[in-house]
Amino acid sequence: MANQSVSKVNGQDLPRDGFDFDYQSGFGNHFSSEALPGALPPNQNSPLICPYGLYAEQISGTSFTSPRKLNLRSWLYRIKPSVTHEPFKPRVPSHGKLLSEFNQSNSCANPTQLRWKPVDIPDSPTDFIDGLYTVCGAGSSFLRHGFAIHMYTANKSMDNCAFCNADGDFLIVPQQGRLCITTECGRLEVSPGEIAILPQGFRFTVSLPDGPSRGYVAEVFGAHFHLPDLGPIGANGLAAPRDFLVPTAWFEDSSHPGYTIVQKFGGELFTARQDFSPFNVVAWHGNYVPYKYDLSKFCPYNTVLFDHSDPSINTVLTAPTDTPGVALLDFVIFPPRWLVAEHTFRPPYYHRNCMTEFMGLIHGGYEAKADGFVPGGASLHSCMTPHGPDTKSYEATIAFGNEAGPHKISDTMAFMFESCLIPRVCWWAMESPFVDHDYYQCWIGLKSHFTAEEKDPRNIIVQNGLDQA
Ligand SMILES: O=C(O)Cc1cc(O)ccc1O
Ligand SMILES: [Fe+2]
Repeated sequence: MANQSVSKVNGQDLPRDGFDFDYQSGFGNHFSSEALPGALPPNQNSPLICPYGLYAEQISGTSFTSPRKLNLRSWLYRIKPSVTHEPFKPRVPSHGKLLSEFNQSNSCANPTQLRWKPVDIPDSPTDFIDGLYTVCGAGSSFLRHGFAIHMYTANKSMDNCAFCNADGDFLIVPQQGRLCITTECGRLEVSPGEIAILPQGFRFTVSLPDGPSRGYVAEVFGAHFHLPDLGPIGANGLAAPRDFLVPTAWFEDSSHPGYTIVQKFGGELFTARQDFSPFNVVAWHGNYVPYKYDLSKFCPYNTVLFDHSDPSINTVLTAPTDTPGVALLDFVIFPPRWLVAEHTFRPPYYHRNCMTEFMGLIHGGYEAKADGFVPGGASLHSCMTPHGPDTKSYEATIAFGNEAGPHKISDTMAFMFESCLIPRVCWWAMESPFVDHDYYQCWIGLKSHFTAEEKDPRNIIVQNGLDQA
């Protein structure tokens, strides 16, 4: 590992070329990890005196009485308990662009197709917290039901401070620049093409070993992410449990005067001072954990004869509602894959969906949009808002013809956050200079090829030419 440092976390150098963090693998396991041998108390969670004189502390992600199969909690053995801080105060300056409740006073309803160009990386020093802003969302963190979609641009590591989100779980999708995320359970290196899940309540700090960073964040209130059921696919396929990576215990014991915990609570930021690092957990065990996943490990399934499968076939993780099959938020990807369908319009079909679709692009292009949807950009097609391939993609597909052989879509990684709730869009997202006001134009050129004569419709299109109205 090369060790040319470009950035620091809590005064320590970060390597440019990759970290040698250790991980544990699995999804939903009961994990355990010790940074010092024997630091985990044997046989019990809360001994009178813990090994090494540590404090025992529980963090729960579900109510104590949640059914066992849903129950999430971990035990952290730490040098000082997390309560050891001064009172929370509203953060000054306040942030102002984070929401966890959506209503007429702070956001708008808008059924039109919306698209944003990639937001520029700021010129002024901006860390992950200051660079995070909400785009849209629905429901309320106070009522424990809803979601928010945020994006971030940053150019600076968080310094002597940690973030804690009391509102919900973060699913972070870096698009540019690696993130080194130090959590209470240990450290995660997350590159573009990987995702990280930071469950509600965990303290973490984000360092940027590559400098400029941009990405997307989905936040869910009152639910956690699960692997989707596989139904008739069988016991294997899509995201495999063993490819989810959980940190191993890592701690620092140095004093950190003026260390700040920044707590997001009801969408507002509060700060509390303490004189030590919150990353002081020497050992932990449990099933409530931060984790990461490399999207290139996803094993896609799809049609092998005809027709276009619904995008749910590419679900990586799902945060459920109480209604079976109805997601509060699905995380779906469109990875590189072979297209083999016969006599089929292979790109996504034209559609109106009762669910809402927010899309982002990590790299490459997206099969339904020849122009305008670029890495770092985003689109929002709300409940029942019609959308589908742009005119160029439609015409190129028809021109390609019926006999198209197997074709591989490569160099691409698009994704979708799909929710059953209808989002309101933040004012600043609507007024952003990065809104693509011409988005609707990409469909305006779609022509009628209708003819009342009884003929093979494909011949009509091909013989009459695509440019005939
Ligand atoms: O709208 C989109 O581009 C996402 C999408 C992709 C697809 O293959 C089928 C349906 C769908 O909504
Ligand atoms: Fe769609």
